Amino acid sequence: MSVEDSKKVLIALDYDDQQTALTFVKQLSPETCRLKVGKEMFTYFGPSFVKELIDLGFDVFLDLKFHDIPNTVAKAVTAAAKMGVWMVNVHASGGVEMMTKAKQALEQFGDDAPLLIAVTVLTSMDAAELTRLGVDKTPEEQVIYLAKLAKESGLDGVVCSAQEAKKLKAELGADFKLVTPGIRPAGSDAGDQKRIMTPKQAVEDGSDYLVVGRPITQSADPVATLKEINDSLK
Ligand SMILES: O=C(O)c1cc(=O)[nH]c(=O)n1[C@@H]1O[C@H](COP(=O)(O)O)[C@@H](O)[C@H]1O
Repeated sequence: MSVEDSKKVLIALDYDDQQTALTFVKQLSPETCRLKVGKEMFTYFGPSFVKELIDLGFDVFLDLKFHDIPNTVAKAVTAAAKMGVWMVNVHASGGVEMMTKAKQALEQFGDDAPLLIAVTVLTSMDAAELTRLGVDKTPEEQVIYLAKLAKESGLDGVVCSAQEAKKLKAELGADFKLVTPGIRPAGSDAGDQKRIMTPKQAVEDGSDYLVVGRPITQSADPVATLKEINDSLK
């Protein structure tokens, strides 16, 4: 039986200034959201920034999308687990052996192991971009194909767009977590995201976690925007 998690919003902290990020974070409550640290902030501010967020009581999704040989990725997710993060991700296209080794590396952490999630097809990509890469499938077909490999490899779920959520839940089961960026409240700017959906529709279609960045962080009132999104999910 899957237990539904009421804290669905993962805020993407994509700032180039640590103080601005921390001032924003200190207005938030760990009861109403989780935080995502990605390549920009991790490259600027490193593990000490992640630890500071954890010390403030937040669950942190370390979004570094590891994509390397199995041994290197296994060691990298081990380092993430030692940092105390709640979720970490790898690229599914790194392969079954890489994903399997990464999952095995986390076994030593028992119940404290972070959730291990595989990125399928980036939400900034559409059918034309996949074709340019030589992939002869629609985004939905490719997401489902990679998600099945991730499940076979023992991972806890995938990053996908909410547009694929309904089909993935039906094919892979309720317990396989769906983490969906490309979330855009009605009327907000899509930016570089191509496969987008509103927060409410995403959850209705089966998203377990919504990654939301600019619609919150660049809002005139980020805390109010987060509240609006959370209220829309009740
Ligand atoms: O793994 C991710 O979080 C991710 C995967 C993906 O397919 N698309 C995607 O946008 N992301 C991340 O989700 C966040 C989305 O931010 P916004 O577009 O500002 O809401 C960014 O930090 C991206 O790095």
